[in-house]
Amino acid sequence: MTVARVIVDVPSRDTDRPFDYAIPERLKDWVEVGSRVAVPFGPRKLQGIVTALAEDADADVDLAKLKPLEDVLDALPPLSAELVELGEWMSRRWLCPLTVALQAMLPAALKGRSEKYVSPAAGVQWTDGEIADSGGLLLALGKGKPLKLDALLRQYPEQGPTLKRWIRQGRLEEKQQVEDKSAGKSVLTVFPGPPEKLLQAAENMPARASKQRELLRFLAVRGAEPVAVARLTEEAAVALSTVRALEEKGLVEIRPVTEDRDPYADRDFPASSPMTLTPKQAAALAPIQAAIDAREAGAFLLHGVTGSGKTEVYLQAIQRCLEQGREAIVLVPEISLTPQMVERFKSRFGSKVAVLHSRLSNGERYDEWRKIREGRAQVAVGARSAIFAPFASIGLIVIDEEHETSYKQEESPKYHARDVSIERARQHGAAVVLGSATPSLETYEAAKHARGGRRSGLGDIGYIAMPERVANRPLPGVSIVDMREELKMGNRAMFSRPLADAIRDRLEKQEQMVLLLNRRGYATFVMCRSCGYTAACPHCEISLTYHRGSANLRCHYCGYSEAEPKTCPSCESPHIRFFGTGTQKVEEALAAAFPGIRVIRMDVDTTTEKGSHERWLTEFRERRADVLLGTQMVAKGLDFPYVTLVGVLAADAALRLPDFRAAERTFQLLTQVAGRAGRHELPGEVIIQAYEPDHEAITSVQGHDYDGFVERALLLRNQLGYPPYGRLICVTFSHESVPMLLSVGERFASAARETASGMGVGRSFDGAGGDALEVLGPVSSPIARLKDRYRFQCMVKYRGEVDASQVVSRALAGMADAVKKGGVQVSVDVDPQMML
Ligand SMILES: Nc1ncnc2c1ncn2[C@@H]1O[C@H](COP(=O)(O)OP(=O)(O)OP(=O)(O)O)[C@@H](O)[C@H]1O
Ligand SMILES: [Zn+2]
Repeated sequence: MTVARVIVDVPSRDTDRPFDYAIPERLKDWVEVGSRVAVPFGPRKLQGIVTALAEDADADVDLAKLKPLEDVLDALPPLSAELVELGEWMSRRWLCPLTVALQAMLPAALKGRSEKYVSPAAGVQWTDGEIADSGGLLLALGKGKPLKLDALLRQYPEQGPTLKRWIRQGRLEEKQQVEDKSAGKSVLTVFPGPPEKLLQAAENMPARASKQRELLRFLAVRGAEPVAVARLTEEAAVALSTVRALEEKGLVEIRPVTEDRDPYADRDFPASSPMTLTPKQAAALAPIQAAIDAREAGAFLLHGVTGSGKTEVYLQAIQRCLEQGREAIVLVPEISLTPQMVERFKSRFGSKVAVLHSRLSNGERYDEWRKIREGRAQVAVGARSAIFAPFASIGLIVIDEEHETSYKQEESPKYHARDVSIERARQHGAAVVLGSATPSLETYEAAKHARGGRRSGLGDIGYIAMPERVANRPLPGVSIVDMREELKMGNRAMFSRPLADAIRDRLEKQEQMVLLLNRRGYATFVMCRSCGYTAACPHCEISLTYHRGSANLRCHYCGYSEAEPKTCPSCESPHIRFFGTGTQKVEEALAAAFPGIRVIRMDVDTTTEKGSHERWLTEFRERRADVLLGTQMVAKGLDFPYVTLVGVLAADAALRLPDFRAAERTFQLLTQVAGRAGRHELPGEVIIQAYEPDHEAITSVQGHDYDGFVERALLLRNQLGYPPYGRLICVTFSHESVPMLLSVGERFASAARETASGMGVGRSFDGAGGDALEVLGPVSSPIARLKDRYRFQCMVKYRGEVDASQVVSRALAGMADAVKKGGVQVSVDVDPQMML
């Protein structure tokens, strides 16, 4: 085994293949599939991931010509062979370079600079034989201070295997010092020498140094474990100068380290024990537990209405999985990953839980990730990328609110965590539970209509229903208000009379409300009454949104902003007006209409600060506000006992967007937000204001009629050949010049059509079934210009067994040179979720 195949971390298609390197003698015990390595690459030094070892490499490599690996960057490889294989699958599935897929699995901290140290683990006893056999290594380490791993390897090359074994056994501790940009995480730490040495030094301390002697004894009893200076001075009740004095005598070492940061360290999680399940919950749990017991890969849709108690089913399924010594991953939409959600898992499984989400600093994320990698955590709760949690033996993967669009990553690799979960489960023989009150049409169809022969992409999925809330609590009553009628009756206000009455009623009763308007800012567009000028972003084809607080106009796509105009920038008329309502304006209108009302506004603008999202929710839970007003952020997962009213303003705002999922999204959002009302003893009520009150996506919410809505929507999708019946790949080209885009787009479209017909695939989508592929476009993208680049797209639409990815990559490969020379950016989105 002398050759390692390495994927270097350069996200380009030219370097998207493994490069061979010789493994030098000193590193040969350390290189594994999944190891992160440093390699020479031309004049540069790059990071890479080992994807295969010599026996898999080409037999004809000229060993003498190979450059050697420079270093192995971690003692414990950050990826496993299984994850490398998963990366290869992702790169085929979503047409991205392999390195992009692999890098998506690594915590951000590992992408920066890091140095690794080893030291003896606390409390480990070494035998004389081991000390002698270690050829000086243990003596060097015995000084108590962590040593750099690569320095050790250079100094004691023949000790490689032993070193590795001890690290794996946990007898030596690997500490990674990771560059962490988040301030204040680096902690001054005392590294005491071996206890015997400290005790001996204490004996020899002169009498006047009694403080130092006490501290030495304290440290000797405390053990070899490093301790933060601040904590030590407090525990031992000594001054910093005393610790420094020991440092000067070489008895302890003091240096800053990036500490193991536990983001939930200051929180107490009261232990919770399993609840007695309702009969419906028990019936739902049974097949999931049976699948876990069987250790065969399988997926379930857990279709449970809002408040049906899905979380308790997840918790007890996880428990079963842990009892078998296997691990579990729970995915939750980023925004619902609130302390309340975390608490449910931490309370049940305590320190077995690692939490991964984007509001953690890089260092915190890295520490949580390491708990998983080193086997100190068995449950990973996190947002999308937690699907890559480096567990060795997964028994269960739960995806809560599986219909959420945030499970699809919008930048490369454009993967969907749901598909990844099914692939990972296949490799581990694990069960997958997709939970939702409003499952995506794709999942629902795969679950209810899995027919032989037709690939759904998700395979066959078992269907489990929980159609009722726990404790026979009713779903809330939903009424729909036709805003056109309100206008006819002379009500020009933002709140219809029924909604205004209901708000007053709740204020009187001191109950709480959730108000949803899925548009942030104050006014959504700015127009001049005199000349018709509208304010648009100079870099994007997007109108600017007025933000009152900062008195500026902003582009929600690129962040461009300009000062609020007092007169029309085009004709200087003073009749410049702000139209369209955003959450800021609602906040203002509430204050005007209901004096004294306490409102919390929660949207992207009020939650940028770390922890602010949690603070708002705590404040609301403690009933320090009457209304939680916000964008879709307020619609999901929240469980507040005093919320008895949910109001939706402009329910149909997103219905007419040029996206075939617009109705599905609207229905899901409305059903989810309606589900926030009346979840406990107090009954709930929902009032939906709309200009198109007869649209199915709205009327179906009233009847809590998921099945009806979906059956009709599926019929339509089938007619149009859209997912889940047909599938899509969206290829977007962007460039400063439109003619260039048109010609590149045309070229792609015809190349793709030719390739497909060369593969014997027909174009016709008529009739039922059969393989077909058509290329639509090039057409201007729904957002025609973004950040100064025009955008054109081609939509590849196909069904059946067509290998459309092949079609696209071959067509693109044929024109790679032209694209590169012209400076055209190409982005490929397989199974796009966002059509905008
Ligand atoms: N077996 C049970 N006995 C008593 N209460 C329960 C039981 N199971 C769940 N609950 C309670 O019912 C409420 C709703 O449960 P949960 O939040 O899990 O619903 P959900 O199905 O996840 O809803 P949503 O989809 O709206 O998030 C919670 O307050 C939970 O504590
Ligand atoms: Zn812009």
